[in-house]
Amino acid sequence: MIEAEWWDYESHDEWVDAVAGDIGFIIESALDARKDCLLALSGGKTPIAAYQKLATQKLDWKKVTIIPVDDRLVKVDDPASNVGMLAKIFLPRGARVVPLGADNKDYKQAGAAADARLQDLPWPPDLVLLGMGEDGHTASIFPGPDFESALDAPKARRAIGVMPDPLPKDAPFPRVTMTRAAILSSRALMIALTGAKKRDVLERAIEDGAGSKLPIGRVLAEAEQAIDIHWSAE
Ligand SMILES: O=C(O)[C@H](O)[C@@H](O)[C@H](O)[C@H](O)COP(=O)(O)O
Repeated sequence: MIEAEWWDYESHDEWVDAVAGDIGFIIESALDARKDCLLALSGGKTPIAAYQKLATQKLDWKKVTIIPVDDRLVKVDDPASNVGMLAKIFLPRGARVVPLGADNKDYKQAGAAADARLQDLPWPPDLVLLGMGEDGHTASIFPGPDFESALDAPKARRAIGVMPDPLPKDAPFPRVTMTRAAILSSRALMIALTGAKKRDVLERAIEDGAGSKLPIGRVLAEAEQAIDIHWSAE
């Protein structure tokens, strides 16, 4: 059984405040306990407002390292780049933003390079914040030739390259993603999503548990930590 707690908000503003507030709290607790903090933050459009709000908080940002949970293999200045988005928001605050991917033609090689980069970071992350697509993908774990490898990579493997099949229409790129094992090694796991459709998809995936065919269900089915889901209708 997947143990997940839903936090519902009446407005998008409340959702933004809560998501930013919870991440801020995790950063403060990590800095108190360990003097540094590693966050793995999802890309896509949904969490951007929460990240912008978070960046206004007065924190010891120089001790915070941020990685994307996954990225599209595009140049960092491409609007589709997750690390580009994170860098724009958090670099000015003094945080260290570490890219996962690069504009590499060979996605498997890009995955190996991403893994090597993550092996150099103090592990595990204090937080992995996941998003979800309406098709039930999370991070860049998609149906396709690399689906099972992303889910069942050896525990030590932190990132791999993936070629979604079919390619998602809104961001049709090969990608690199944290593996399920790396996602689930996090001290805390949070999901931030909006909209009725995504809620239905996630509720069904949670109900189906290990039998779910959706990437989000397959990832969460193995989680041992508590999962906080922050949701608002818009
Ligand atoms: O790079 C990515 O594609 C993501 O990190 C991905 O897992 C994202 O969270 C969902 O696709 C939702 O994206 P939206 O928030 O844009 O709907």
